[in-house]
Amino acid sequence: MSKTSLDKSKIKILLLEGVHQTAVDNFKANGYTNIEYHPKSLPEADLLKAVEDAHFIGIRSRTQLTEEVFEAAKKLVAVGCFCIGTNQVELYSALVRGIPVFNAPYSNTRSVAELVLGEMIMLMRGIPHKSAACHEGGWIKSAEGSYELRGKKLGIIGYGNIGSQLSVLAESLGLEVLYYDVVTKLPLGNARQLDTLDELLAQSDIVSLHVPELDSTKWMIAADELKKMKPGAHLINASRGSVVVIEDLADVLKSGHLAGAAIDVFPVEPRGNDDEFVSPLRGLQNVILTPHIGGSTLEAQANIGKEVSEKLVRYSDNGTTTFAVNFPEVALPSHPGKHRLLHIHENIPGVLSEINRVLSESNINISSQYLQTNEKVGYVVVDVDVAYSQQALEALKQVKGTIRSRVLF
Ligand SMILES: NC(=O)C1=CN([C@@H]2O[C@H](COP(=O)(O)OP(=O)(O)OC[C@H]3O[C@@H](n4cnc5c(N)ncnc54)[C@H](O)[C@@H]3O)[C@@H](O)[C@H]2O)C=CC1
Ligand SMILES: O=C(O)CCC(=O)C(=O)O
Repeated sequence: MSKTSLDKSKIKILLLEGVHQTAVDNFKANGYTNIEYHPKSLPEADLLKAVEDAHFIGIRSRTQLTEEVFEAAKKLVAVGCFCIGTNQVELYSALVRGIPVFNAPYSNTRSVAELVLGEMIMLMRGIPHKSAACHEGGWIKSAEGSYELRGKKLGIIGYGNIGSQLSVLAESLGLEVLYYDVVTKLPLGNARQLDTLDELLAQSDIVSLHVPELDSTKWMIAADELKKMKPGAHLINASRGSVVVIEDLADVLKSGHLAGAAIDVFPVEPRGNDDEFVSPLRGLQNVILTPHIGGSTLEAQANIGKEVSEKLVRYSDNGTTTFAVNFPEVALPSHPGKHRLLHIHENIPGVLSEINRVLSESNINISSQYLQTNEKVGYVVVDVDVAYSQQALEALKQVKGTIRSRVLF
């Protein structure tokens, strides 16, 4: 088992929002036993307290890691988002403090695509209100407003990992797939990319959203866009709650312009299972409401737990930052017989030469060196003889522009 300079049992890992047990098991198997585990997100004041002595934080989509949280988390080394979206993290605040943020870009994509597929069938058959009626003792045995998926047009907005998987699954059910993406994407099967969002809205029987939360996707589906959808069409949103103006959606559902919707994500979501869910969509019988569970299958959660904890352990043990979403990516080999210095600095001219100058002036022989930068931060990794690592660390800390540095044994 590799060693870190700080005794592993002293490295505090704060896991929130019921991150899967595979993560806990993996941390422990790698010697990280100091784990504070919470089944849901913490209220802001408790979060600020809990992060004070945390070295690693693991969250899902609910916990907001803001500038204030990073400011309070003085010992923080890295963040793991046990999900795809990283919009809940102020990535820039993390970057300028030299904190890489990792996520799991693939592990729950199939789960989301499958949920959407099921919802399409349910919506096209009017199941939400028929099921609700049966529960009340009613009996709506009618084909009115019920349709097969076969031959209908599915419009996918955002043809990334989830959108493109949904495309393949939908074609196998006989749907014609159209998609709109800001990037030109290779169509899978017979899917067709359209040039504009308006074309997609005007042509689709079902519109499904699969874009990330960005400034450009915030409220991208509002009253105007909803009115451009075909009368009697359905909307599915399992992306982010900020993509659809929910009050406008409620209006077009109440007016009957849209026949139904399935919504998994909301502008405001409860903090945990005990809190009340408040939404203008509550009570609308033609709407499937789900509590942000697109990616919540046991398979996906187990895989995510493993994937993200592995990324955090690798960074802690060996300095590798591959697949970090905000940070220069460096894939590092192991460093047997050497100590490894990690130096994160502002990306200003002259830092690398300064690092080499201070090391050479201290007569420290460099056995390997790695460098990667992004627009704001540089990441240098230097392997040195064991006897010199403390001296080298002290020398590196003096380099102008240093954000943080640490040594791995
Ligand atoms: N409901 C849930 O539980 C889950 C929700 N998600 C959400 O789904 C989102 C999408 O996931 P992936 O497919 O893995 O992401 P991805 O990054 O693979 O794909 C996103 C696609 O959207 C496109 N895009 C970006 N801005 C756009 C715009 N303005 N108009 C049209 N297309 C645009 C991108 O070019 C890209 O092709 C995630 O960012 C996350 O927010 C992800 C997993 C689970
Ligand atoms: O499972 C979660 O908490 C969030 C899933 C999600 O939205 C994501 O992966 O981006």
